[in-house]
Amino acid sequence: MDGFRKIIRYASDYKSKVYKAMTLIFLSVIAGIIPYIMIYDIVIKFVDDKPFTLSYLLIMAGGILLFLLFQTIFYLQGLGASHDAAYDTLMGMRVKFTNKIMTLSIGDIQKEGIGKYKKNLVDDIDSMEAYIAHMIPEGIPYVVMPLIVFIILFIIDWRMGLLSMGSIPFGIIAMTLMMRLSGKMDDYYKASSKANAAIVEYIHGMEVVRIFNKTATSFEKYKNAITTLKDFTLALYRDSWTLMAMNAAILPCTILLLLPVGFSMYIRGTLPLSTFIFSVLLTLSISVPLVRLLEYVGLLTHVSKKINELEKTMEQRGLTVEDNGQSPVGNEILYENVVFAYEQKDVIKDVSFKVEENSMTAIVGRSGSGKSTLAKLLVHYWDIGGGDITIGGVSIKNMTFDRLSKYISYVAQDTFLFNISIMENIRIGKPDATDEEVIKVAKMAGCHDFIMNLEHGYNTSAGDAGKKLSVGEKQRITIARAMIKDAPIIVLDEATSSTDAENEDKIQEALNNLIANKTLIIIAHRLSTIVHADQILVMDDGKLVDKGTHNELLNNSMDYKALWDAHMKSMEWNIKIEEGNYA
Ligand SMILES: Nc1ncnc2c1ncn2[C@@H]1O[C@H](COP(=O)(O)OP(=O)(O)OP(=O)(O)O)[C@@H](O)[C@H]1O
Repeated sequence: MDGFRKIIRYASDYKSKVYKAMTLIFLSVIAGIIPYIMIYDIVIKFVDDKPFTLSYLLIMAGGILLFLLFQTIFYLQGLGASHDAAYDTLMGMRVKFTNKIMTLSIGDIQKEGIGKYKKNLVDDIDSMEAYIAHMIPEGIPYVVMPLIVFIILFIIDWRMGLLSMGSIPFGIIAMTLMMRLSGKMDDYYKASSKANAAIVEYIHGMEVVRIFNKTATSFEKYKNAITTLKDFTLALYRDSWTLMAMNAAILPCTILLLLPVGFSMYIRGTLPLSTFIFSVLLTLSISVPLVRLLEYVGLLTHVSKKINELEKTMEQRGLTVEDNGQSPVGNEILYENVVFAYEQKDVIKDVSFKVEENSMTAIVGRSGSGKSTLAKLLVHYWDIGGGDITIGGVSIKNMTFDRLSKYISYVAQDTFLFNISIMENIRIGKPDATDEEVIKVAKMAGCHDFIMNLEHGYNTSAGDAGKKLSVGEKQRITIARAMIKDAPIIVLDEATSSTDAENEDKIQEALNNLIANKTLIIIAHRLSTIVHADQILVMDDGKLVDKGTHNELLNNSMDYKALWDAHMKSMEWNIKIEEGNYA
């Protein structure tokens, strides 16, 4: 019943549509009972040898047809309304779920795996459709209808009332036994989650799998997940289908006891024939609702599990956001004694520094020293473990993601283009931007020429274009996206992969246009790009070990000097490689 309560709660946002569907289905149920009562009237006239005219028969036949027609019309209308309510509910659930994901830390999402969220968002929510579209509007009348029939029968003759319930105990026993299979159902759901995660990982890692010719081993993991899912599914059905079949066969036999016992009562003269016939007819009318009800009870266990999975994600602790509406004054950034750990691993250790408005700050350090993490904390990817980060005097945890996002453009190392047109990919930065604005920034970011060379220009979908674009070109599109957003603070995670010299010049030119008059934090992998920075922060093992300008650090910081020397050496290597002189 817990799953049922939860579904009702989600659907209650669309109450009026659910009520409309329920009313229509209920009317269809009532319209479906009336023909049985009319048939009863005709039969009684025959049995009791009462006179009836041809016009009476025609009116009754017409009435029966009319009510059957009403039943069909109401049912179809009700079904339409219930699907309307169902798809609105599914959409509402997806919006709630997506909003929830937005509040989770990126770390939590990575830990759980994309497959899990995909399963929640697509499969689990999809499976609610059958339930909401059919169970809520139909299930409730299907409970009410047998109840009405039982009450009528009890009023006419309590013995008939009792006998009409003859098949129900069998149904209850079978359902109870099926409910006991919930342990097996848990195994099935766990296997299903794992299979989903394995599929996503397999397809996601396809490129690596192929490059390293790991098809066999990678496929093995995927195959095992699918085989386990198959085994658990079959085990579940093997145990439940006998019960399901028994139930489906016995429960609809509502006249199981009523017919033989009622007939013997009639023979012995303790039951009038009219009452007997009426009871049989009325009891037959509830067999369909009982079967449908049975289907829903079976489904309820499934949906209950799925909704619990969803609820687990919905109850996951999100990032701390206590918006106090305070607006930052200026764009000065302050890190004060910031501490952060991934799980148990301390990665940022008591780091404090200030970034002046409209200045350029570079973060340098060995690989794994915590540069990217330090920058990502500013965009609130994770909650910090201690200290505070403020923009213009306001703590980032006191700003909603929307508000925070208005202040910062984060240009990540990995370029991510959505599978929509290039135009829309750039427009993500400013959803109300005109085409002209998009084209203007694309020109500034050095994208216009190669975009125009694509088959459909700006309307080429990134999926199709993706195969034809170089890494550098994709990077410039993401720079254009950040440029059109025009946020006052830019966080730039410089790409480690070196592109060809021409592309690199173009990226540098695009970046220069992006960062003009902005507060810039750059995670630098190539030190030559940041020698003019207003301040350079040197990170080592999560600690801020030195800070200053390039010249200051060259003179005072051993760590920076070592990084600079290593950089110069790699530059020499690059020149040698370009000249073909490897010796
Ligand atoms: N999502 C994560 N979960 C757990 N540990 C992580 C995660 N991301 C990074 N780390 C660890 O945190 C430490 C700092 O990583 P970070 O990416 O911030 O370093 P970095 O200096 O930017 O490295 P690089 O120059 O190689 O990009 C590393 O030891 C890394 O292994």
